[in-house]
Amino acid sequence: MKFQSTRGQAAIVDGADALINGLAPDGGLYVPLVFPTIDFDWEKLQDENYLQIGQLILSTFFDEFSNNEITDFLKSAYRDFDDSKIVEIHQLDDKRNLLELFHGPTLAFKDMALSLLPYLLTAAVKKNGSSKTMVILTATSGDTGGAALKGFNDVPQTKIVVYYPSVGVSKLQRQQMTTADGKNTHVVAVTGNFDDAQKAVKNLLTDHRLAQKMSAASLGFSSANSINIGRLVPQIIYYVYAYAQLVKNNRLSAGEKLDISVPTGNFGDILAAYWAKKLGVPIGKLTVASNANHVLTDFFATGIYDADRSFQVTSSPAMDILVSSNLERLLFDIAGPKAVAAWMKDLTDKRRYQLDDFSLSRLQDSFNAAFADSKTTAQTIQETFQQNNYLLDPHTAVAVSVNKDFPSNRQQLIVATASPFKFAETVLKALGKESDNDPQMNLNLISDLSGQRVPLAISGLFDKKIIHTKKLAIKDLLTDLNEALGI
Ligand SMILES: N[C@@H](CCOP(=O)(O)O)C(=O)O
Repeated sequence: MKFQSTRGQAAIVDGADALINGLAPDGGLYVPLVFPTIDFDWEKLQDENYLQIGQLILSTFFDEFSNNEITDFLKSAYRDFDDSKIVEIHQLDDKRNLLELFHGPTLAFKDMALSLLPYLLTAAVKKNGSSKTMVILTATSGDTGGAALKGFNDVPQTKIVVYYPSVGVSKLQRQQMTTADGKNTHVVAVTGNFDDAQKAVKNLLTDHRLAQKMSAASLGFSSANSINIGRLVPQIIYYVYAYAQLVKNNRLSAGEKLDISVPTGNFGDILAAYWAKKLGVPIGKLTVASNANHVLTDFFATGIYDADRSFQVTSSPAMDILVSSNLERLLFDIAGPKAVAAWMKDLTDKRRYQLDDFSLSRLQDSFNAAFADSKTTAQTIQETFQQNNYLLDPHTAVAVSVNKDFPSNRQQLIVATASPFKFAETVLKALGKESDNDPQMNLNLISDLSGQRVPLAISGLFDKKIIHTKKLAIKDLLTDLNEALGI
């Protein structure tokens, strides 16, 4: 399959180059040149496992890899998941279904794609006959960092670089990142927020002089963020799998529409749901659930994207984002590259842009959007525990709360993006319980409350040695990177 840039000013590339580049040279994001469709046979798919559905989706988007290669990638990527089904669907009540995407090695949905991306990327490099070492740049507001460090841990011919905000991430997220012990890891806390870190990554990825220097040293950049097409495509798999499973469990009849609510930060996860719908999955409304950084809620209501506002540190840190990169892929779909390039220029120059009425009405046809602040999020955690005996993490709680704002007769799929163990202190507080100074004790408390064992993936995490202690201003990242790479 061929891929083009959302801004229309970069060469059309094949899948291998799209994976390797991460971001298109014009600053845009790669999207399929011709978007595929699949005539899904739900009678058949309901009996297929996650890997079989993964095979169907990956081979549709990345036809440069053979079926055998894709089978190997999938088997290797998901072999360490805690749950043999890889993802679980939990029925909260007769209408609401939670899609649990947190059974991977770092307990967040990011594992779904970041366990697979290293295989896709290294195979793409090999396909291109390159001997370069790939430097994977990653900005994180908490979850992507840990998952990227785990996925790329000691993967030959890669270096994984993670920038995270020094304030806001949970104790467990910080521990996952600062204890990463792969020889190819470079982790830096930045004195800035996620948006600053993401902007720095995009600037590095499109710095032509730096690219030349890198090339001379046999190095190349890519990214582990959802700006990379290799992050997005694997995220489509779980929406197709979820639909098939809901048919199997008689929650849906084949062809019946399913509404989906997604806790949203960088817009990658909900964009993957939108792409699943474009592919042919019978999806009704998509609900964009935000926290107090509700730039997207305002955007879907008014058509004005206004990032010129104060940044809030909330109880759902992975969603503390004001510039949602993947929205650009959705805008491309409704308005094309010229409009996208102009809107993105406005965003850079004025921190805001405004859609025309037609584009806005197209967005509103497919999407709902609302937000829940930290107080409402805590209430939702408490209510859901009392009424449904289910412990939500704060990100999923945002989506559960927002989902209630849009009553519908359809079955609801609410994406559960992280495990409550990952945000033990926030969850305990929401339940009116005191947390301990020892984070391990808090994991035990969550285990007692939920009746679930502490996931093996994090056992002993708080005994691990802290390796990465660097804290830098954004302006110093380039010098630091040059030093780290020896260029
Ligand atoms: N929510 C993210 C922010 C980065 O998003 P990504 O999906 O583009 O990697 C995080 O937890 O880091």
